[in-house]
Amino acid sequence: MTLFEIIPRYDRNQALRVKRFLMAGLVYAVIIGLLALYVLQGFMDFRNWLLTIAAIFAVNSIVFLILRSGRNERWHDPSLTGFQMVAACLLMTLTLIEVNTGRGALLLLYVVLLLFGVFRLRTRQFMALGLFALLCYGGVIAFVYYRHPESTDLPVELLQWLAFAVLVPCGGFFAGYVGRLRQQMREYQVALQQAREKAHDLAVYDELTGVNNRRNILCLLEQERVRSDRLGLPFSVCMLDLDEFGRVNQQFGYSAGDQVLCQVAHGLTRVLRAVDELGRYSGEEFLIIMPDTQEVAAAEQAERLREQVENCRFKGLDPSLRLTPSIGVSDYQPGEGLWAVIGRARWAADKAFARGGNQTLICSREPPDSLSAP
Ligand SMILES: Nc1nc2c(ncn2[C@@H]2O[C@H](COP(=O)(O)OP(=O)(O)OP(=O)(O)O)[C@@H](O)[C@H]2O)c(=O)[nH]1
Repeated sequence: MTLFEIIPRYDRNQALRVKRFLMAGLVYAVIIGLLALYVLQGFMDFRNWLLTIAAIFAVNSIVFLILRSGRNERWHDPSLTGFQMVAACLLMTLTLIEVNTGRGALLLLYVVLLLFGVFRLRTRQFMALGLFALLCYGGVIAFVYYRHPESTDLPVELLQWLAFAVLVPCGGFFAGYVGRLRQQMREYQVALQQAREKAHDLAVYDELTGVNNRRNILCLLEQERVRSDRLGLPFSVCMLDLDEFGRVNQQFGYSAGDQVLCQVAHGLTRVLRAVDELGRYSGEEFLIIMPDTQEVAAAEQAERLREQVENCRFKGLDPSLRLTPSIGVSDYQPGEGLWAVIGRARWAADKAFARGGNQTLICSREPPDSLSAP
């Protein structure tokens, strides 16, 4: 990001602040054009017009340099709203002092300034700015009356001041209303973000165990399959089925069964490598993806998983409670479908259970005839 890039590209907040600053710059340009008409009409001195432009340019250059240097981010008001508004108010006051005729029309410039305030300031800040503007305009009247009492229509000036004074509390009311809307929008945004995150978690994670749900583990498996086909890297899957899990529910209750599933899932996560993925495939079946791993290495890793479940002591539950898993391992054969590799792993897990459970079996590359999509 260079200083000469007008709007920063990589920081949305700073970009927004600079855009607002540029919008204010546009309003200044219109005001300078308007004052040029005053000069043409002889209501303002040409030299004073140039001085006004120089002052506007100087103040805004400082604001721009602060915004682009990023110093503003360390300040309490990073948008520099207060500073810009007070500066604008002072610039308008100086301009009004230098205008000989038609000052009343230029009073609208304060109104434009306050309009900006309606969207940016809280009621109290807005009222403070309004009072400051009133004080400035009061100062203008006092100054021009002191300098040219004969050409100053004091009652008219005071009436204009009064009309302006009525506007300030009205603006304060609107500023408060807009402020509340802004606050509401911020709250809605936070709630929406939280709801999005919750929806994402529900779509991706299993609510009970917190590991990937069936849909997501299948999605990750598909990604791994595509990666493997492209790069020619192997990967394996393990199907881990808890032996006779139904008995846990029957003996200790469904809620204890839930806790067991959670603790098993957390135990498995501790043993797995960071690159492996664990998902709850169905009630008491877990599917594990092991990237860059052939089936022999996968079976060794599956044994560690088996030992982890076998040695698991379930916190807060009956100390006699033990569980064992039957694990089927299979590696992906290039070009085959997902269900083929899952089917082989599942077949091996069933076979392991049929042989007494608590063991790991690899399914040979020749799929048994009975395999079908799970
Ligand atoms: N507590 C609890 N139990 C579940 C949940 N999902 C499935 N189960 C139970 O898991 C058991 C699965 O039964 P089966 O598929 O016959 O498996 P099993 O009893 O472990 O028998 P094998 O797998 O053949 O050893 C059933 O009793 C289900 O009620 C769950 O979310 N919480």
